[in-house]
Amino acid sequence: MASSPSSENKNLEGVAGGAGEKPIPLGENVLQKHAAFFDLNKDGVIYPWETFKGLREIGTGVLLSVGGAIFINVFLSQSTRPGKFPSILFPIEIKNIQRGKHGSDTGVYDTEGRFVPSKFEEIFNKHAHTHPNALTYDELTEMIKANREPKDFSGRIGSVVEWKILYKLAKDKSGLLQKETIRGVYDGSLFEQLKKQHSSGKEK
Ligand code: HEM
Ligand SMILES: [Ca+2]
Repeated sequence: MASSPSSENKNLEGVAGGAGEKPIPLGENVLQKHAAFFDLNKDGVIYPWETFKGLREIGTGVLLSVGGAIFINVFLSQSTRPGKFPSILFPIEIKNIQRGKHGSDTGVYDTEGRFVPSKFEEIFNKHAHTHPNALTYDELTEMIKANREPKDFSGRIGSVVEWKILYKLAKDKSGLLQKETIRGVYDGSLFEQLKKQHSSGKEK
C-alpha cells in the first residue's frame, strides 16, 4: 500500500551503519527511547505513577497527567505484555514497546520502533504549507485526518491524543510546531528539554 519496497529501503539508512558495521540491534530502537524517559527508576518497566510523574515533569497539568497515565498504561500494558495475565498495576514493558504501535499514525516509527527518515520528511512535504520547517495547528489537524485509516477507532484516538498533547506542550510562541521539536519527540530528547525548561521556569 503506502509503503512501496523502494521507500522501505530508505529505512535501512537509519538502521544499518556503513560497510562492515553491524546493524543497530533491535534493543536500541528509538521508540524505546521515547518511552524510557518515563521509566524513572530505569528498570525497563513503566508503572502508571511513573507515567504520571513524567507527564508532570514536562509541564502537563494534574488532570491531564492523571488521565494520560491511566489511558497510556491501560492501553500499552495490554499490548506490551501479550499472553500474560493482565496485571492490575498496568506495567508497560519497554522491551516490547513497538507492540504498542497503532494504526492511523505517520509511519515514522516502523513496526520495530525504528525511525524512518523518509516518513519524517513526508510530514513536512505534505502538510507544511505555510512554513517549510513547521506545522500550524490547522496543518497538524490536516495531517492527523490524512493519516486516518478506515474503521481504526483506537488508532485514530491515539493519534489525536499524541499530537494534540504534543502541540499543547511544545508549540512555539507563534503557535507553530517546529520540525526540530517533532524530531525530538521521536527519540524522546524533547521530553528532557521540556523537563529542563519546566523546572527552570517554575518553582515547585
Ligand atoms: C506527553 C507525553 C507524550 C507525547 C506528547 C507523545 C507523543 C507521541 C507522538 C507525537 C507520537 C508519534 C505518532 C505518529 O508518528 O503518528 C508518539 C508515538 C508513540 N508513543 Fe508517545 N507521547 C507521549 C508519551 C508516551 C508514553 C508515556 C508512552 C509509553 C510509555 C508512549 C508511547 C508511544 C508509542 C508506543 C508510540 C507509537 C505509536 C505509533 O506510531 O503507532 N508515548 N507519541
Ligand atoms: Ca520503572
